[in-house]
Order: sequence, then C-alpha cells, then structure tokens
Amino acid sequence: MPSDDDAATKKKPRKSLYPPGKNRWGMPIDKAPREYEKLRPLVICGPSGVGKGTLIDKLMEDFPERFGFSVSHTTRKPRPGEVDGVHYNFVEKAAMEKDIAEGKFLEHARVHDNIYGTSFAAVDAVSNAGRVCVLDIDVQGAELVKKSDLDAVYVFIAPPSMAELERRLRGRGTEKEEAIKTRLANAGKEMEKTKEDGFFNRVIVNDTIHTSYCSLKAVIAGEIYGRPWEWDGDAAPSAAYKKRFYEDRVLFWLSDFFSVMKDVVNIACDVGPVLLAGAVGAAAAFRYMDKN
Ligand SMILES: Nc1ncnc2c1ncn2[C@@H]1O[C@H](COP(=O)(O)OP(=O)(O)OP(=O)(O)O)[C@@H](O)[C@H]1O
Ligand SMILES: Nc1nc2c(ncn2[C@@H]2O[C@H](COP(=O)(O)O)[C@@H](O)[C@H]2O)c(=O)[nH]1
Repeated sequence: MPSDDDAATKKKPRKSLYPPGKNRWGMPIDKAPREYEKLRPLVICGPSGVGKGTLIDKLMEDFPERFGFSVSHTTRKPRPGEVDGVHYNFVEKAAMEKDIAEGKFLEHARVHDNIYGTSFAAVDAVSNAGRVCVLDIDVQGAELVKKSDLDAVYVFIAPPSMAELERRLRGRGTEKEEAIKTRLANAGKEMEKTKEDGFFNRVIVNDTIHTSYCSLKAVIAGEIYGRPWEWDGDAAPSAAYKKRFYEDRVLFWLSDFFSVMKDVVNIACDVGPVLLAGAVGAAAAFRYMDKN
C-alpha cells in the first residue's frame, strides 16, 4: 500500500470515462453477463514494504479503465490518509468475524496480528465493471484463492535483499518498531512460498520500479491478454466483449513493446556518449602517435 505521504493523492476514486451504471463495454453493471468473469484476476503477493502497492498504483494510474482494485476488509486501524472504502474497508473484529461466518469472504487470514480478507462483493464489483480485478493479499490468502473457482494469475514481488526491504519499510514510516519487527519476521515466511514450484506465475524482484513495472506488464500481456479463450462449454462471448478484449490485448502488447524499446533507447543514450567520447579519444590518440 502507498506511503502516508502519497496515499491521499494517489488513490482518489477516479472519474469514469463511461456513463454511470455502465461498464466499459457499455452494458449495465447490474446485468453484467458471466463473460466478464473470464478476465483473469491478478493476485499480487510479497512481503510488507516490498512495493506491491506502489506497483499497483502505477498500473491503476496508467490503465484506470482496465484494472480495478479489490478493496479488502481489515481490522487494522487506518493510517493517516487512508480512506475507508478506498484503501480498505476498516471494520471491527466482531463484525468481520460475523461476515466471515456468514460466508461473505472469498478468503481471509490473520496477517501481522490483524484480520484481512477479500469479500466476494469486492471482487464482483470490479469484474461487473468489466475490469481485471487486482488483489493485494498475503500468501495464506493466495493459497485460499487458488482453491476457489477464480482462475487467477499469481505474481510474487520480492525484495532485492532483506536489508533493502527493512530500509523501505522503515522509510515508509507507517509502522511502530514492534510492528516493523513482526512484518520483517513474516517476510521470511512469505519468501519461502516462492520455492514452491509452479505456485506463482512469476516472481519479480522489485529492484527499480521501472524494471519491475515492465516485468509486471509483461506478465499481464502474456497471462491475461495472451491466452486463447477457453469457454468450458459456456456461451460464447458477445462481439462487444471480444472486440474490447482484443483491443486490450493489442494495447498491452504495444505497451510491453514500447517499455522494452524505451529501455533500449535509455541504454543507448547512457552508453552512446561514452562510446562516442571513447572513439574520439582513441582517434585523437592515434593521430598524436602518428605525428610523433
Ligand atoms: N523499487 C523501489 N525502490 C525503492 N523504494 C521503493 C520501491 N518500491 C517501493 N518503494 C518504497 O517502499 C515503501 C513501501 O512500498 P509499498 O507501500 O508500495 O509496499 P507494500 O508492499 O504495498 O507494503 P504493504 O504490504 O505493507 O502494504 C514505500 O515508501 C515506497 O515508496
Ligand atoms: N489475506 C489477505 N491479505 C491481505 C488482504 N489485504 C491486504 N493483505 C496483506 O496484508 C499485508 C499488510 O497490509 P498493510 O496494508 O497493513 O500494510 C499486505 O502484505 C497485504 O498483502 C486481504 O484481503 N487478504
């Protein structure tokens, strides 16, 4: 999740480009056909402070109409700047336990001494709007989602080192010392899950935001917009849905391609002047040696 500094500015609810009550395929949200569920949700895991929220914010900012954040419930107290219903649904423990008992949650877990959970309503709200649902949950939650009907894509965000993770967590300044220690201790357990073959579609080391964001987009291009349809005997998707899906596929592939090209240009810009200076220097040295 974002730091307190940027939380208030980054996660403001966005103004939709589409008419109220309609999804991005122009169909009434309350009558959304099941085909919208075919957009695979994206589950993002990783230790606290690794940068999951930062990456998710960037994705939402760049593609506001294509992704929707699954707003979890938590018994944790809000941090300054966190908005109820936007960052989390902040609830009392008794109320959450009651809702869990009533079967309203797709998954829930005790994380860092609090209860967190994803309600079915949170996921439905995003998929009924015709968007890819993004879940920022811990590994225990991801294990439960895997056992559900949701055909999700699983990405683990790993830190470059434990020292860097601690630096980020402390630098965010949102937790007291005791909570920082708990979160760092739990980080090791979360990292263990990456050793399980095939659990995560991809493990991305969040070294620089730029490269890890590019990797995340590449996973989305491949796993969400790159797969052929599998309809399992369901009714075929409508023409409007197919059209929008293929538009998104092209958009993501192009975005992936341009990210790679941007890297190539950046490297060329970094290395180019050095090579040029080297060539000029070598030419001058040869001329000097020739003359003497
Ligand atoms: N690649 C990066 N390099 C340096 N700092 C980063 C990077 N990514 C994120 N940060 C910083 O690290 C801190 C933690 O990031 P963030 O809040 O996104 O983590 P998180 O994984 O969502 O944590 P939590 O699970 O506790 O919600 C923030 O201050 C953020 O600005
Ligand atoms: N199992 C779940 N884990 C969740 C959910 N929402 C968030 N989380 C994870 O909790 C930690 C801590 O979050 P913070 O906001 O207190 O820093 C973080 O790593 C999340 O991934 C959820 O609904 N279910």
